[in-house]
Amino acid sequence: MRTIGQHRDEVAALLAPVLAERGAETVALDALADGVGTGRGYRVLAHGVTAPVPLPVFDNSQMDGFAVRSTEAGDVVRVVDPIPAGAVPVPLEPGTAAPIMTGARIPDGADAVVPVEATLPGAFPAALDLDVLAVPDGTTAGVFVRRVGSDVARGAGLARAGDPVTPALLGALASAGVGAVSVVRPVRVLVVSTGSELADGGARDDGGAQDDGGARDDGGARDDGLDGAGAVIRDANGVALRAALAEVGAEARGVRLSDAAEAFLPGLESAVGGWADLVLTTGGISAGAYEVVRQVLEPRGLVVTPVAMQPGGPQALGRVELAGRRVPVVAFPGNPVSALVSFEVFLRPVLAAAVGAPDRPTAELPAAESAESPVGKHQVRRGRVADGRVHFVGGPSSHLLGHLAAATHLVHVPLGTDTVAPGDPLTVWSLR
Ligand SMILES: Nc1nc2c(c(=O)[nH]1)N[C@H]1C(S)=C(S)[C@@H](COP(=O)(O)OP(=O)(O)OC[C@H]3O[C@@H](n4cnc5c(N)ncnc54)[C@H](O)[C@@H]3O)O[C@H]1N2
Ligand code: MOO
Repeated sequence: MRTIGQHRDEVAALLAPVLAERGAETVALDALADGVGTGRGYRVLAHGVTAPVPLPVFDNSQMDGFAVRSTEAGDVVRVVDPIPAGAVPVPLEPGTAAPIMTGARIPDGADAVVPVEATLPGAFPAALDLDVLAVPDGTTAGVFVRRVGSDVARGAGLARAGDPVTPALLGALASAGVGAVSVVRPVRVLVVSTGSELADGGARDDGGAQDDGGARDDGGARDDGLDGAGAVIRDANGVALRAALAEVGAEARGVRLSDAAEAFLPGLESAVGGWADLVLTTGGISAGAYEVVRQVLEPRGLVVTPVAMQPGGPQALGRVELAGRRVPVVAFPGNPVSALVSFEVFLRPVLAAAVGAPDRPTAELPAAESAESPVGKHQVRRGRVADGRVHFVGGPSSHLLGHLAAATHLVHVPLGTDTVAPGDPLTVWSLR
């Protein structure tokens, strides 16, 4: 059986070509800042950007104070008209000082700023009434002046291709007057929830693709079995994985397909079309009689490759012949915790790296309590960290989605460990 590292490497290798070939699109800074269609704003530049202007664009004052000539340190000079921010000042004549506000352009002739605190009365607007200013001894050229280009020189690289679009970069681009940038197109992922037990997608036996409708909210008595009287369940994986994908800047669509094998391929191919870079399925890959993903996609290129991990043991991947092309498919098990843990372990690291998003913060902390783990598998438990120790949240079973929702960390119990004792060091990944 594969290790998690081997499977993660295979997932990375499977995705590498589509991640590399996504192409670029030009997006306005405002759209990137607002995050419309960009997940949490995680995008990377397709091309480097050089500064069309220097930053700062002109010499300006770092302080509210007086623009002076440093050669006149020790002199008493006449105070002239003030320079507010946004005004182009007249040159500063010898023997004068001009009140100047933070960010205002330094007048030609001036080369230093005396902070208003160094004057009497020590603050504006009262200091506007000064007729003369004693330029302090020791005022040197450049003091409290923010020099043109001292942040970024004209023509210097602001960012390189592949750099993540961060708030600071957007701010720097805006400062330089760059209104739009060329960014790598988000990866497009079709999330396929499979199973005839899924409401609005599988309860019917027609197997057709369904729009991702989500839960109904009529709140009243129902005849669809969703109150527990029947055998259908709601699709947790579709919405959870789409949200997880959005967190790493991927564009996701959801579709639900039943276990009816003859309808699965047409439904899948019509949803894939020319759109999907990656198909991510859940369910239908283990040992049952109606494993539709396995039955339909194995002959077309999917490879079932169990991994020594719990939850998330059943796994499959491959380049699959779909809609006239070979599309990367990653297949996760259907149990909701298995699906989300699989995402965290196998897919998130690859997609996060592709958009410059950070990995989950990792720490090694002592266990607060004991636990058991299958010795031949890497177990991923759910937990919370309190007082610097790891507390397990719920048991190891892969249907405990409410417990995962309540957890703040994934807790790793490595291969070869059958017992965790209080105090044993455990690696945790922070989910929030
Ligand atoms: N005889 C064996 N049975 C099972 C094995 C095994 O090795 N031998 N492995 C078990 C493990 S571990 C897992 S995990 C599951 C994986 O099964 P599948 O990937 O084929 O998934 P399904 O059977 O379709 O579903 C499993 C479970 O998850 C629920 N489910 C599926 N999709 C969704 C969804 N979109 N939202 C919410 N819940 C979903 C489904 O109803 C099942 O309860 O197999 C074990 N069996
Ligand atoms: O591997 Mo399954 O994902 O434990 O429940």
